[in-house]
Amino acid sequence: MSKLILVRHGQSEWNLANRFTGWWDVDLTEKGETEARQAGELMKAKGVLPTTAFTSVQKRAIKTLNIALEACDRLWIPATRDWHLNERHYGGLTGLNKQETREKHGDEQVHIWRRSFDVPPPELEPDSEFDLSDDPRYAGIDVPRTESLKLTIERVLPYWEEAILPQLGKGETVIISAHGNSLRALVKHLSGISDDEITGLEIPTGQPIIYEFDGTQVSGERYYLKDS
Ligand SMILES: O=C(O)[C@@H](CO)OP(=O)(O)O
Repeated sequence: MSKLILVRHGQSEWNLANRFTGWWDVDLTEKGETEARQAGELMKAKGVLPTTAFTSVQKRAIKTLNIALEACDRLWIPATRDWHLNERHYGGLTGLNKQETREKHGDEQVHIWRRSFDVPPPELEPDSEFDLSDDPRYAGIDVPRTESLKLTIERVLPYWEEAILPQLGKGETVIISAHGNSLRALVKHLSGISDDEITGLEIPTGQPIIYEFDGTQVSGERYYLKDS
């Protein structure tokens, strides 16, 4: 039996400011750092100690991972950072305030952009201040101009199969520190959630979720580490 630990990064500056974030690289707030530390302390208290780690190339997830690993004395384990685990790209909504966008476009439209399975937000304009195509961390990568959850799944799952699942097959305890929607993509796959039902799934910040594995097969349903 091996374990997979999923952690959504702690509160970010734009979670607090209620702005659409996506690939924009915002930092953790103090509360976010505390949530990350508490996640690590919980792993230590429960004796669920990661042996290998994966995260995105966004600082809110990287810092959450590092703070949590430090809190459980596992800062030394191998860690891989990969853009495939990034948050879903919010396209032309990036940087906008979520409440103001609701007032402009209506609750229903904003809910569709945020939670529908396959309707992507409008594309990011090429001259946008939030364009990351020239960011060195994405050199050689076709940076998306927007992504639905469906498109996010299409880049998260191949990475999961190629890079992460084999580690579980070897018996490693794997931690993934990532984002609300890249983790929804994984949970949808691992728990067999339908395209309709996934619209209702929210992943809380800083709250470790556990899946147990028998080889490369999920064994049982996910649970929150705090409830075990
Ligand atoms: O802004 C974002 O990138 C995400 C995660 O914080 O928001 P949402 O809840 O709309 O998916």
